[in-house]
Amino acid sequence: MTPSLADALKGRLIVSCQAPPGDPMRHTDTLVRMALAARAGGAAAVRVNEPEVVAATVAAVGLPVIGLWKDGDTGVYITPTVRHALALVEAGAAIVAADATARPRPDGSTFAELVEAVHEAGAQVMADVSTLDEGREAAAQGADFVATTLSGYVPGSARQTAPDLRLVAELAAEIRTPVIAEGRISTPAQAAEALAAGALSVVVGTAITAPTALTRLFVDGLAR
Ligand SMILES: CC(=O)N[C@H](C=O)[C@@H](O)[C@H](O)[C@H](O)COP(=O)(O)O
Repeated sequence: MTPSLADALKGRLIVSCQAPPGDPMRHTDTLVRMALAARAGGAAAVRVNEPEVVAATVAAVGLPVIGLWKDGDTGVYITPTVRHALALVEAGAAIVAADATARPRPDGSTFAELVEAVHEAGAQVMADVSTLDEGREAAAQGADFVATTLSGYVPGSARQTAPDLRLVAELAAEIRTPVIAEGRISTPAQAAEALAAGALSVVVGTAITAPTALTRLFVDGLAR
């Protein structure tokens, strides 16, 4: 029997291979190489931004691809509409990651409609949430995975430096949908703590794939 995606991700690392606008690493072949390096290091899956990069990664890497499409940087910007979600499925994403916070979506659709459309197109949905309530709601609306991605990034939720392992533990205790720990996980020990808190798997981005941000940390450290 083919193992389910959840089985394939269980207890394992997902590497987010993204680069912000204007960053020298924001280059499709470069991002694909990051994903290949993640595979070589033992990652179970990669999380990738924009259909073009998703398609190139699917073609070259041979790992399940979690696709998102960031459009803008305020309000709902991670896969904001059904159109964005379906473009990611078309590009080959096995899982579509989408904002599932309690904020209005720019096309007036609901998160439940996005889930339905993605399921009909044959892929699964990772709900990026910022609170326990949003996680409960996303699970009720049919999300296949609930991730803590947006904790600390939504107006009203305080910016934090540490990963929100409390939210991981609360979600894991409350919902049957698998929980993915994501956001500010910077060390192997934190990744292991996230699993111990009840996460199915752990997403790490900046600490692995962001040389510009990592360089800045060291430069700032020297300037103190
Ligand atoms: C808030 C938001 O837009 N998060 C994005 C979601 O895809 C990415 O910018 C993050 O890098 C990703 O979540 C991984 O987190 P970290 O880089 O902290 O390991």
